[in-house]
Amino acid sequence: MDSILVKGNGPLQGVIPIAGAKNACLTLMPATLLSEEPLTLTNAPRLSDIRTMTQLLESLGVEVSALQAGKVITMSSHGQISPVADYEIVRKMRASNLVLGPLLARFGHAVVSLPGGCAIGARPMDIHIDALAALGAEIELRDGYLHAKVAGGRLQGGVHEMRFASVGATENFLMAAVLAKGTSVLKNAAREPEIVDLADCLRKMGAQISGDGSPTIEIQGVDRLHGATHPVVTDRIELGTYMLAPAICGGEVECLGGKISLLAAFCEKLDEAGISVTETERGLKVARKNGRVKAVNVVTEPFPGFPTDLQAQMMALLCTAEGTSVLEEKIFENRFMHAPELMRMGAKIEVQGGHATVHGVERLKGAPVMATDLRASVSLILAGLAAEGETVVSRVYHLDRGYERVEEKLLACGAHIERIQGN
Ligand SMILES: CC(=O)N[C@H]1[C@@H](OP(=O)(O)OP(=O)(O)OC[C@H]2O[C@@H](n3ccc(=O)[nH]c3=O)[C@H](O)[C@@H]2O)O[C@H](CO)[C@@H](O)[C@@H]1O
Ligand SMILES: C=C(OP(=O)(O)O)C(=O)O
Repeated sequence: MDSILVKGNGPLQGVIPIAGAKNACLTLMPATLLSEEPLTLTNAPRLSDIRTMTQLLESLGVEVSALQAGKVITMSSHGQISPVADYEIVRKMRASNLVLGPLLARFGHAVVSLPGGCAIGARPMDIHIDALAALGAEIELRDGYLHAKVAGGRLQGGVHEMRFASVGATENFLMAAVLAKGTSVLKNAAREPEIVDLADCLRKMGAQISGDGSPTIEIQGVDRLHGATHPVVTDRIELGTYMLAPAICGGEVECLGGKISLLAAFCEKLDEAGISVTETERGLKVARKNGRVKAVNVVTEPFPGFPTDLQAQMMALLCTAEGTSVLEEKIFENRFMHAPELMRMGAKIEVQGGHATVHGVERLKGAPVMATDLRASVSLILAGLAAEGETVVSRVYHLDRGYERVEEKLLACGAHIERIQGN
């Protein structure tokens, strides 16, 4: 297993290109199941999660080819498609559950393993099930699999209000409703940029959708969708992660492809902490204003609130802030696993339920630490970049799920970082 070695060595200076979003690409890929014609995604990130989704789609019978070292992915579902998503692949990645909506819409039935939980918390699917039931799907859980079918073979338009604005359930509902007969309305829909990106791609494929990005999405079902080419939206979480690098280490970094609108709540918190963020023609320029970062309180919420996927990285920043910060995690019940690892580096953190209180210290000290999940991994790298001495982050396979070429990108800005190949 590989590890990453980081040495704290002062301010960073440079330019970091931001890739296409993992969480968008993982929902755009299953959209290929909705049409016999090919779907091509450009600006795809090169990540192990994308390879897992490729494996899942191939196991269903989709032909997938990657060009430009994986930056362009073409998928074709014209052959025989199996509607069964096997546990062995689904268990590796939560996003596998996004094949349920499109399989059901195109074939009228699907058998998809439940994803189970993961390090950050439970991954239930009741909201997905209720939303698809509103379109006429009958779904029952047997042997760990969701068995879904629709009488007559075609979903019917329906109106549904979700009890929580689930991102995954909104995506499954959208992909199901585009081929349903009649009009569907989803209320209390998720508003994340990845939802808007999916809707944009589906529109290119011939779907009729309006209201995406707002809490009410309306879909007029069509009989068939066609092929399309679509660029994956910028990864706002990778963006926010690299914005935190100069915030923690000092210096100035420009993140190419970044926009404040992707991360407005996060940018407000950076401003409050004393970090300057400027939108340029090609991205976002980030620099630490004079002196130490100030403590700020953070509450994670669905978009447009502060993203849960940036909570761990923000905690790394606040470990060395002046004063006490409170972070409240409202999306996942177990998303503070990085706290004890940061404490190994000298951070002063108390975790109680969904709250973490961080008493800022002047400087962290390098230590061997362990990555427990994707965003926790990168928070430890960020912390290590500003710590005194060496930090070795082990179990970085979590990191490879969501960050491409992390060492290269940080190295280019003057960081001391290297990958130690494991066996
Ligand atoms: C709202 C939110 O921030 N969602 C995040 C979530 O999306 P993802 O789609 O994985 O998760 P959801 O938005 O569906 O779930 C968020 C919350 O709803 C609960 N839930 C979800 C579905 C369901 O059927 N029943 C249920 O109770 C989950 O347990 C969790 O507490 O993880 C992704 C990867 O980290 C992030 O990119 C998303 O921004
Ligand atoms: C936890 C994440 O991904 P997933 O939901 O795919 O596990 C993430 O992107 O931070």
